[in-house]
Formats: sequence, structure tokens, C-alpha cells
Amino acid sequence: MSSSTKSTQPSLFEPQDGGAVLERESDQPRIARVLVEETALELDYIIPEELAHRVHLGSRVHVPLQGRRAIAVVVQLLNDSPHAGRLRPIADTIGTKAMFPENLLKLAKWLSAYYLCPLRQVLRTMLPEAVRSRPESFLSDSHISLVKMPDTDELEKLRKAAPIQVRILETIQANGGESTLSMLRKELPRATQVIHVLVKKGLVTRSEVRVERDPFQEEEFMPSAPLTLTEEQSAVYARVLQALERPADSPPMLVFGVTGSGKTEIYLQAIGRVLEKNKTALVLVPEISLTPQTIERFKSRFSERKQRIAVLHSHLSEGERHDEWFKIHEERADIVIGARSAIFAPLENVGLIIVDEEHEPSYKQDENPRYHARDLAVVRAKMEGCPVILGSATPSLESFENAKSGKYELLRMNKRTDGKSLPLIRIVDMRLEKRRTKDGFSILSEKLRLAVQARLERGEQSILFLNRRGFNTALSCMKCGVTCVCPDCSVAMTFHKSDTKLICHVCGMRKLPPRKCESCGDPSLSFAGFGTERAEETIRKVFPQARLARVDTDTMQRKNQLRDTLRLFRSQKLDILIGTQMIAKGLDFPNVTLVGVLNADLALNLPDYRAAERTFQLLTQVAGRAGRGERQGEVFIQTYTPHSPAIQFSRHTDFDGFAEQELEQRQQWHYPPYLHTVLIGSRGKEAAHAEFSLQTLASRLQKEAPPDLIMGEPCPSPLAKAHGQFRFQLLLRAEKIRPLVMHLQKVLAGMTFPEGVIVTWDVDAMSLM
Ligand SMILES: Nc1ncnc2c1ncn2[C@@H]1O[C@H](COP(=O)(O)OP(=O)(O)OP(=O)(O)O)[C@@H](O)[C@H]1O
Ligand SMILES: [Zn+2]
Ligand SMILES: [Zn+2]
Repeated sequence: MSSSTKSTQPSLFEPQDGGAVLERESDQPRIARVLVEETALELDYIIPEELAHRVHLGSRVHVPLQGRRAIAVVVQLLNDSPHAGRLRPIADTIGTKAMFPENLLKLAKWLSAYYLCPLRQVLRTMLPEAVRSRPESFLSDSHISLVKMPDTDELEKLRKAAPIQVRILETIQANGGESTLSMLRKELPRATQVIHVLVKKGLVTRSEVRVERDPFQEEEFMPSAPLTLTEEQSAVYARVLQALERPADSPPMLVFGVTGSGKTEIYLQAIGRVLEKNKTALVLVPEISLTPQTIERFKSRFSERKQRIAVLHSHLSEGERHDEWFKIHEERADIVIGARSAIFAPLENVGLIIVDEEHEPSYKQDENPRYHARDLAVVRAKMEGCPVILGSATPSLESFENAKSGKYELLRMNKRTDGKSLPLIRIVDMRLEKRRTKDGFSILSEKLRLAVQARLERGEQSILFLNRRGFNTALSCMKCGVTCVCPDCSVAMTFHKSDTKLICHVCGMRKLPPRKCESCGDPSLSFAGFGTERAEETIRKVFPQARLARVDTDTMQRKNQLRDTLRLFRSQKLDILIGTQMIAKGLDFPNVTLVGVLNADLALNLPDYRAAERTFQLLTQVAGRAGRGERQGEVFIQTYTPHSPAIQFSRHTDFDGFAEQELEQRQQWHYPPYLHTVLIGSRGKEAAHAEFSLQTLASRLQKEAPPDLIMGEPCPSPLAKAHGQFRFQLLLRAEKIRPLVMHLQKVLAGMTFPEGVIVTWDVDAMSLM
């Protein structure tokens, strides 16, 4: 949150500027308290009689404000106001139905208080941009009919004076006298204005029609029927059914099932039950596993009502997002599947909320408001009075601890549905491997090479995973040792061979690799480290006959490219898939019998107390991609730290062992889940200003602090510079989060920061970078 949005004390009535004052006997409620969207003012307005049926809690309305009209959200309905005699009426509503259903508005208020973020900003986040700024325009298209062509003379005159008008007329004529505005626009971007003129001249008519963009309209779905549940699944499902019958007595359920244990099947059947009860279901999936395959599973199971499934994710066009949102708003959807922000879907009559892969860090938004969608799901479920299922093969330690303490209910599934054992996991010690190679460098160990070779011979498939894109991860001087870093960020620039550029992965800056050291001028520069691009090149050299594709954000730029590549892989037209975490999750390919992790140490080396947890999760997830079919799977993990606990425990798929050890450490060192954190950050072009601001804040926080506060020292962030700004941080920890947040709010309210310094705060921070 930037210091410029510092909360001001909202005044509750509007200064009068001479407008007529309404007075009338009350129907209840007669006054709406609204939050003006652009000013953060909370003001009271009269609800005029004629709008009474359209003004609800959560409605967006137009109100008169200082001689103009402003857009506001109704946040409270009142019978009376301290300024009752001096209020002006609401001018109009946007739509007839509240944009924020009551529970969503409640959730917004909760979020605002918990994460210390102005309500106005929360509400802004809840509505997609396309809905907020253009509530109607995307929805409609215009049907254009030709009334008459101008006669021959006139037509020629017009052709000279306004050739574009003629061109449009002729296009419509050629199309049988009918067309749509969107089609004409494709031909001519200015078609809208031209049509306007032609309508005035009476040559064409225009009528509004409603069209919807369906991102899946070309897809066919094979209907699927519910499977007979395994014993383990049945036990979990029985519990879920009970919760659906008596949601009030049911704590959040943590479904902890190994990869391939059939969690998704349970979700599908539970949703089936919810629909039978004429209720709706909300399913959150991490962005990265919101693959066509995942959506297909839902659309296939509920194929008879696939039109009633709304999908929300970041790859939708503005128009698609708008339409999906309205589909939910107008109650034309009863299943919503989406990534993080789908927790704000304006769904009503919610019967079940599911958060798949609940441990995924991407559920935490890393800009304002910095909410955690899983935690909001638990809160929203409570407000909706419905059960919530959190599912994972590697639960977050937060949820696991909640289950241990009885706040959540733990439901376990330890076996794969096919009865197959989990894949065999082998650790490859790259320190030994290094000695074997002549340049002391290896991308593919001998063991992994042989394993891939064997798959190629048997016609089976392999996935190779490397969580870093690019060719080389650093360019360093052999003489003075200086590495080429981004001038704006404190990170080494990555060499991308395909465009022969150094690219900064933080700010995106690109430049040609220098010919000599930028520090000492020596020409002996050397590339080091490797990313997916280089790994691909190596694998191609080692297995020239293999059919190979690389999946990372560099290769998957084009729309549908990921889908197409995965289809090729599924239909076994590819032997090897090499990629970043885009391929780590949720993919289910029966012919994959080998998974290789090229460098398991990447996540472990992050300066974050969660590094071990992340590594464990990632390795377990990746390993889960192997051996999902008839044949047993095998996993090779290449590492320079073979004895680290995260690697050893994941090797034995021993979540409990890992959790026990890790939780003990967290408790000892006072980290979540035993304490809450607030990470305060300051940044600015002037390092001294940013640092000083944080120091001042720290010393103010010290005064009258809650007794359980543990405050660190202001220090440079691990990512010390980004986008040309110097970054500092301060970690606050406390057992109770509310008193800490309230204390912080009070201190911030009394502070101003120097110009150019931005101060942020992140409650329950997931990343300490
Ligand atoms: N009861 C069942 N009988 C037979 N096959 C099943 C059953 N339940 C699930 N499956 C199949 O087992 C495979 C794994 O199931 P599913 O994807 O639901 O597991 P999951 O726990 O969600 O996996 P992951 O955590 O790896 O995403 C799928 O191919 C699914 O169709
Ligand atoms: Zn040098
Ligand atoms: Zn940069």
C-alpha cells in the first residue's frame, strides 16, 4: 500500500452546495451509506422512492458530488442519518442487482481490516476492470441491416465524398444486406462512427444484440460419469456429504491425499451433490494448474450443463472476463472455477468452496490487497454457511498445524487410486558427477541420461524439470569475477540464446552481452549456470532422435500454445517435455514413467524460512507426474546437497517426517504457523530515504507495542534493488495478528513519508524477498 493512500478520517456527510434537499416520510431503509469509489469518502444519501427496489447493499450507484456525478458502492443501509435533513438523493443505480452480493461485501470488510487495506481498494480489486469501467459495452454487438442502397448517381457522388461509407454499404450488401458491427470493425476500425452516419441518413438500421464470448466454444467435451470410489475415497466422501448436510457443525476439511489418490474425483462428486441441492460451487485452482485438461474434467463431468460453468483466470481477454463475470452475476452459472481472484466471484447460494493445491504460494497476491485466497475461502465459507475443502498432496504447514490442533478436520488418502505404488525416487549426487566431467559441469547426469535412453527405447515418455528459464544464468568476468547485473536490479542478467540478449528476469530489461568486462575491461567473459533453453539444447544433442518440446514462459507466448503442446505430448507425439514449473502441477499423462529434476537446489537456496517447505512441495509434486499409468514411475533428483532434509524426506515421500522436523524448527525460531508475520517494505530511488523511513517507522512501532510483538531490524531486502529502486524490509511477528495490525494502522496514520518513498505492508507474508 503506498503512503499516498494514507487513510483519512472519512466524513459522513457531504457539504451542501445548494442542491435541493429531499424530505420524505420513511419507508425503511431510506438512507444509504456509500463509499465513493475515487475519493474513499463515505457519505450518506437518500434512497429515492423510484429507486427503492434497485438500491441494495452492494449496489453500485451514481451520486451527486460537488456538482458532478460520482460512482459509489452502497456499504450500509440506514433508517436514519445524523445529517438526515440535508441529504441528497442517489441519482441512479448501475444495473438492477447488487454488484457485490451481501456475503462478498462482508468478505470485503473483513479483508480490509485483516490485511489493512482501504475498503475502496478491496472493492476495486473485487470487480474485474472490464466490469468496473464498461459495465455494458462489451456485452453487446449491433446487428446492422441495409435499408436501401443510394441510387446510382447518389452512390457515385458519395463514393467521391465519403468512400468509406460506400465501402461499408457495399460490404453489408455483399453479405446479403445484414452484418454485425463487430464484423465490420474487423474490416474497418472506424466502422462505429461510419455506421452512426449511415443510420442518420436512413440507409441502414442498427439494433443491439447480445453476444457472449465463450473461450471454450470450439471445444468438444466427452461426457464422463462418476467413478466408483475406492475405499479411501469413500471414507473421505462420506465425511464431505455429512458436512454438506450440516455445514454449521463442520470445520474446514483438509483433504491430504498423495498425488493420484483421486482428490479431484471427490471434488467432482461433491459438486454433483451440491448441484442436486440447487446450490452453487466455487473451485479455486492455482493459475498454473488451471490447464485446459483441468477445465475439461469439470466440463466433461457436468457436460449437460457445461454452459453453466464459469471460468475465471488471467489469460481471458477483457471481454471474456467480462462475460464470465456477468454469467455469474446474472445467475447463469452454478459452478465457478478460477484462480486466486475467483474467490471474489459474485456467486450466490454457495453450497461448497474447494481450494485445490491449497499449499500453493500463488494464492497469496503480491500486490495490494495482499490477501491469501485460501484463507479468504475459509472466511467466505463461514459467511456463506457452507463447507470448505482444502486439498493437497503436500499441505501447507499452516493448514497441517490447523488440522493437528483440531481447527480443521484432517482427511487422509495414502494410496493411489490405481493401487500402484508411488514412484521410486533416486537422488543423484551432482558433486560426484561433477568430478567425472572434464569441465566440471553437468546438466544431465549419467544416471539420468541412461534412464531417459531406456524410456526412448521402450517408447515411454519423460518429463525434465528445471525451474529457471533462459540459456545461461550469468555472464561473469574470468579475471575480476564481476558478474553482469541489471543496472536497475540487484540480480544477474540471464542470457537468452534465441534472441542473443541478456535479460533481467526482474524488470525485463534487455541488452546485448558486452564484449568485454564492464568493470575491468578484460575480454575473457564466461557464461555460467543453465536454464531450460540450454538444457533443451543439451538434451537435443544427447538424444538427436528424440521428439522434444520445451515449456516455459519464453516458448509459450502464443495463445493456445501450451494447450497444443500438451496435446501433442498426451497423444505421444513427443517423447520428452522439458520445462519450468508450468509442467510441475496437475498434469496426468499415463505414459510418463520418468521425471528428472535437473537442479533441486534452486528453491532450497532462497533466503526464506519457507525454502525447505517449498522444495519439499515442489519435488513431491513433480515426482507425482511419474508413473500414473500401468507402469511404475521413476524419479531422478539431481542435487548438490543430497543430505538436506527437504530432499531426503521427499525421497521417501515422508510428509509427516518432514512436517514434524520443520514444525519443530518453526516453533523454536518463532515462525509461522506459530506466529503471524507482517513484512514491512520501503523502497525508493534514494536508498537513504527509504532506509530512514523504515527506521523511523520501526522506532514508532516500538512505542506501546503489543506485548507479543517480535520486531526485527530494518535491513536491505534479499532483492536489494529492483526497477531502479532500493528496497528495505522489516519483519514483524506476533501471536495475535489483530492487535498488531491495529497498532500498525495507528502508527501509519500518524506518519508521512518523504516523496518518492513507498512503504508497503504484507500481512501473513508468503515471500520474504
Ligand atoms: N475411484 C476411482 N477409480 C478409478 N480411477 C480413479 C478413481 N478416482 C480417480 N481415478 C483416476 O485416478 C487418476 C488420479 O485421480 P485424480 O486426478 O482425481 O487425483 P488427484 O489426487 O487429484 O491427483 P493430483 O494430486 O496428482 O492432481 C485420474 O486419472 C482419475 O481419473
Ligand atoms: Zn572483469
Ligand atoms: Zn532489472
